[in-house]
Amino acid sequence: MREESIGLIIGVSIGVVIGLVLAIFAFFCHRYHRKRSQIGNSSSRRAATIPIRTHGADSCTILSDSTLGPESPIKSGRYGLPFWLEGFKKSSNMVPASGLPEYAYKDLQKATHNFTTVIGQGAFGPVYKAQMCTGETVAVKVLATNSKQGEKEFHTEVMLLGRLHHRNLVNLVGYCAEKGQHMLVYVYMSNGSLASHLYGSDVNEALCWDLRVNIALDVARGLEYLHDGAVPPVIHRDIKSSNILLDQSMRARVADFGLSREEMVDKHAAIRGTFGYLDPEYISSGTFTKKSDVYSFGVLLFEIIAGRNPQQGLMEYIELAAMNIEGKVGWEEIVDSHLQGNFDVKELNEVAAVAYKCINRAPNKRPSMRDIVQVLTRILKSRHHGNHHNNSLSATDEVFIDPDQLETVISVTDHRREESKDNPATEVFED
Ligand SMILES: Nc1ncnc2c1ncn2[C@@H]1O[C@H](COP(=O)(O)OP(=O)(O)OP(=O)(O)O)[C@@H](O)[C@H]1O
Repeated sequence: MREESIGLIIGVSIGVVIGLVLAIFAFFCHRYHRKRSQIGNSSSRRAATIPIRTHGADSCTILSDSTLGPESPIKSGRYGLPFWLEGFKKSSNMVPASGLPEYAYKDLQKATHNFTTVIGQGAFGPVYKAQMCTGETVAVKVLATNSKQGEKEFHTEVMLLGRLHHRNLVNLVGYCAEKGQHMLVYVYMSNGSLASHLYGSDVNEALCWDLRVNIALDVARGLEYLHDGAVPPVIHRDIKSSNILLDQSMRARVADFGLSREEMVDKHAAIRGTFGYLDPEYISSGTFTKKSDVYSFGVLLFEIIAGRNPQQGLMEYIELAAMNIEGKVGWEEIVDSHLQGNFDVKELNEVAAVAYKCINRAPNKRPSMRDIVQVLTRILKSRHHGNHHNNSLSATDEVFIDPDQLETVISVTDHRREESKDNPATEVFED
């Protein structure tokens, strides 16, 4: 009997020990699996919250996404690229640093009909119109092969350009570095350069005054972004009417920003840029600053007003007019004859006054691009207010709405609509 109970105790003890070991084993197994699934979850969560950069590599890019224009690729696909570009990216050769797609030479060759679709020729080389098989159109700038720029410098430049995005810049959307060629792929601007519109022979096609002021503001905004929004800031160094391109709705964008200009250096004078637009202070000191861009912008404003090429006596024309108007305002005598007198005199004097400040010999007396944007915005706003009594609007009136403020305007209008529902006497648009 005693032996039996001893055997029972030993059996129970062994059973308890085995049970305990199994329980501990099961516990650790469970913990191990839980940990694994937690790791899995957290990594997929992380992947989901990492911002996808469609263009560029830093906060500047993310900031500027909100400023993308209608022609900018805004939808992102699998690789964070716009869907229409995905078919064209070189399969295994993405550049993580720039976030821009690298195109295969043969794809661009096909899209440009073997480089026969020239749309322009600049100091860097020819520009081609490229029809992608997705139906989209881009502009391909083939950099001159005699450029001293090496692979590393080219990729650095692409990386820097890929960070700059704004609705008033001709944004870079890709590149190609193959077969010893360097190419930059840009958003296509279907209405060509401002220069081609200013100097076209058809008077009926001449840019109207209102459009000229809108273009001036677009350019000012693009430059303001380069000077004050981009990190690090970018000085354009070659603002001129052939570097201002127009999209299908005649909105203007600044082109050719951020390119190293080794090819443009006049080895003897060591002066870069385009004569006629060059800041005299830069010519004498050799130092190019944001205010040198402001000077070139002032020349561009006068070019827009006068429809006269800065390389063909525009400055002399301005100085003569400025002498005549001392003590009184009146820039009418220099206005582009293509306008046939159709312009607002008050606006003309205001825009010319800004332009004259920009071309002041003393850089510190020139306004900043931010100041200029504010003045031009105010001029356009008062255009609208000046045309209407009591600041009220009729439903058929043309209204100037600053695109940056569109959302605010819409929400205010909605709010007023809500109010007018409650109080029928309050109309959103009054005659
Ligand atoms: N993105 C684009 N979309 C449409 N046309 C373009 C585009 N980029 C350039 N072009 C056309 O090609 C022409 C040449 O452009 P590019 O920027 O190479 O030289 P440029 O500005 O005329 O001269 P430079 O190189 O001396 O500044 C432009 O004037 C324009 O007509």
